[in-house]
Amino acid sequence: MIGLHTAAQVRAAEQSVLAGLPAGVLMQRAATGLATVCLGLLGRAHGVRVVLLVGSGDNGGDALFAGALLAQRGARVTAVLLTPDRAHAGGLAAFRRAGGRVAEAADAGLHRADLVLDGIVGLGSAGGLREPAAVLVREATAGPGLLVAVDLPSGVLADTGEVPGAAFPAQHTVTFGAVKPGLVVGAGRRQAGTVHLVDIGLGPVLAEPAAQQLTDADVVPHLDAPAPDDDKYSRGVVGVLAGSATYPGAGVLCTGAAVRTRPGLVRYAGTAAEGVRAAWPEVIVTAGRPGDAGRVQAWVVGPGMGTDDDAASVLAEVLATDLPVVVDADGLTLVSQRPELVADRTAPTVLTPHDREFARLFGEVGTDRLAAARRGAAELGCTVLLKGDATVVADAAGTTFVNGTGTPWLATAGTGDVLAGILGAVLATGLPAAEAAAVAAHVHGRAGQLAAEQGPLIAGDLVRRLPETLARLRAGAG
Ligand SMILES: NC(=O)C1=CN([C@@H]2O[C@H](COP(=O)(O)OP(=O)(O)OC[C@H]3O[C@@H](n4cnc5c(N)ncnc54)[C@H](O)[C@@H]3O)[C@@H](O)[C@H]2O)[C@@H](O)CC1
Ligand SMILES: Nc1ncnc2c1ncn2[C@@H]1O[C@H](COP(=O)(O)OP(=O)(O)O)[C@@H](O)[C@H]1O
Ligand SMILES: [K+]
Repeated sequence: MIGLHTAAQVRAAEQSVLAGLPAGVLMQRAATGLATVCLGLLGRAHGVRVVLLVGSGDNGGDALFAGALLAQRGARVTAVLLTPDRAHAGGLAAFRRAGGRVAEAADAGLHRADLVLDGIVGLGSAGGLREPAAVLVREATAGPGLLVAVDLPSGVLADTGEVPGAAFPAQHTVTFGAVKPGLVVGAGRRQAGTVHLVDIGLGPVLAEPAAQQLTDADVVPHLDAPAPDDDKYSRGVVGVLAGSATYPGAGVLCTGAAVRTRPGLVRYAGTAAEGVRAAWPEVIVTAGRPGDAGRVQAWVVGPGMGTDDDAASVLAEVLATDLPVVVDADGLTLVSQRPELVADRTAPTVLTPHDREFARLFGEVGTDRLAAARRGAAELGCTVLLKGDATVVADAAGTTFVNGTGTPWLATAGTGDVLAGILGAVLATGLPAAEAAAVAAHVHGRAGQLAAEQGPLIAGDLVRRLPETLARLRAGAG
């Protein structure tokens, strides 16, 4: 599990650790970690051209100390000081002692740098980048150098991933003490590149993370192989209410994902029965109502089912049960017309909107995706899985996950139906809803990555590659 900590949490931990340490120790740890990552990325230091963009705070101090370490290793390091009279004094002195050069932006050689270190602003960021920072970032971006951000790409807000204006488009971000949410969610994720976490010793005093990201190892225990005393019922039966006579595809994809995730037993009820039976003879199929399907431990309702009166009454029937329910797609459109169907429930409900569906339910998502998911969850007392390149899961108690797997190739019709099926299968095991949603998003993203290895993927590829995805996850954990 990767904990995601806010700027305030990191600063509080820093204060508490600093109280027992000589001044500057944390910055030295940060700078050493930063220089080490840079050396690893460059492969060598001698003769390498490095340009530091140095702001007026400690973020600039980190860059200067790291620049000094690189200069000691033979790199040719030049610092551009955005506000020369306010540059970190200790960092600047160390940098000069190590042979570093200070230059005006025009003379810094950004157009032929091998590496640009962005130490303009980190945790202290407020608003979009101001001039002259923004123009320097544009020059750095136009040049050939590897773009490495110090702690956070300048212009990205640490807690939300909002990018209110110009920002440094990092290829790598070396972050200190804890991963900040803004590096993995929203627009910030796209500015951060690969994130490297440097341990500066805050671990023991960090507060509970504001959000979490699952790793492969975290999901594997929930996808375990059957035990000798298991039978087809014991691992959770999932019921699927998806697709329609006109659009059987969503029913086939959603049911297939469920049966491929946990093949104990999957039941299907609905007007796509013909198509589902033909595609998945393993599934127990009825063309009738949910009540005709037999006992299940969790329902998935909505993909491709339509929004007519029949669909609305099917939705109302399952939401009236005391079973966990995943509501997706058309089901979400119907819930936006009758939110009390969810708000009045006591059993877990997971809503899985993309941005437009979210807007119909709760108003516009806005730029703070964590806050949006938490707001929706609190409003209806449910779990919200807000889809995106970094899917966010939040429940009414504020438990929040940010997904770290996936690929833009998933932006194709039907992949959401597959996610709903995976989620239903995981939810049927009895896992708490937010955790089940986070596990499902993680597996879905891994299936997407695997399928994308062989060119453009279509939703059916995710279902086909699920067994291999799960096998790889288990093997990796083993
Ligand atoms: N908190 C911690 O645990 C540690 C923090 N360290 C470093 O310290 C940084 C935080 O330092 P500070 O609190 O001094 O703050 P920063 O250095 O992040 O930023 C402060 C300066 O940036 C300028 N600024 C703010 N918004 C701007 C914008 N939109 N455009 C242009 N300039 C802007 C402000 O004028 C301010 O002087 C961290 O990001 C990290 O790099 C590390 O040295 C090690 C430990
Ligand atoms: N650019 C992207 N990068 C990564 N994942 C994406 C991207 N766009 C969409 N996805 C994922 O693809 C799925 C699309 O779901 P959805 O919009 O419901 O599609 P559909 O309704 O066609 O099944 C979601 O899991 C979403 O997170
Ligand atoms: K920075």
